[in-house]
Amino acid sequence: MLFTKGHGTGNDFVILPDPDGTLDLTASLVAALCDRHRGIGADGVLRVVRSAKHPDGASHAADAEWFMDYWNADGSSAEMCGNGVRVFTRYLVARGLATAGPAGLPVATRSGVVHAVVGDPLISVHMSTPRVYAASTATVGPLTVPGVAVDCGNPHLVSALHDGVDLSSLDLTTAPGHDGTLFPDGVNVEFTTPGAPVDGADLHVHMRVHERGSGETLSCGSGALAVGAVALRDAGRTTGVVAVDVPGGRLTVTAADDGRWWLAGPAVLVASGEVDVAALVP
Ligand SMILES: N[C@@H](CCC[C@H](N)C(=O)O)C(=O)O
Repeated sequence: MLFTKGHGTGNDFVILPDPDGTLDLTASLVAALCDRHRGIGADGVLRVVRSAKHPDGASHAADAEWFMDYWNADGSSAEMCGNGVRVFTRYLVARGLATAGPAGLPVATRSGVVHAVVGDPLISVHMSTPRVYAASTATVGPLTVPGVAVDCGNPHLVSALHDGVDLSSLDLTTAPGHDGTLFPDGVNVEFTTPGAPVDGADLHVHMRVHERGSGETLSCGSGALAVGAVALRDAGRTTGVVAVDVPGGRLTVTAADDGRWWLAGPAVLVASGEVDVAALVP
């Protein structure tokens, strides 16, 4: 099975070319590929399939030729992956499967079509508008931290740490506690602290994330979008630029004057090869 490995600010993916949707991709195969000791190792899998050839993409086939079939490392699938869209787009362009124009390259996902504008090293994605909708809490160790639910196509819980709590002190080796009624399908949990002013941004936030289905990752694009939306709301703003620093680097969230929300960051392809599926431990 051919694969490419790529990442966006350290959120890494195994990319599987499957234009005609013939691959028998199962949850156990995804988990085996993502295994960091016995497989290739990744936070998730991006299957590159024509929208018309995938049941979840077919309704978007007229608007986007390619569907990002995203899977978490545990073999569950998710609606959206902001870093994944950028890495997926980098792959499409690098392999000559699509051409990036100024209007952006449409990519179908389980939560609709997004558009990616390709630069080097950054790729910017016009994301769906994040919806900040309910107060909640996240529990990590002895701490219960107030937070807010944000729908970015996939579910997020953004929790700002109290003054004096060090972001690096959190143990995110297990999933933070959360309200299972508010998040019946699980949730990605972001913890934040404010950052010092940085050039080119109106606001600056540090973030760590525990992702549903993948554990703590070095970055989460949709999580950064959620964090950016909450930061702007808390600052009383409807537009602006938020620099979101994650352990793997910097993402930029922009709420533009025309009402569009953008996520920008690097996207890198690092290796390609062939995996011996029979050698993977299911
Ligand atoms: N890392 C991604 C989000 C991937 C999906 C998430 N784990 C979920 O289950 O919703 C990103 O960059 O957005």
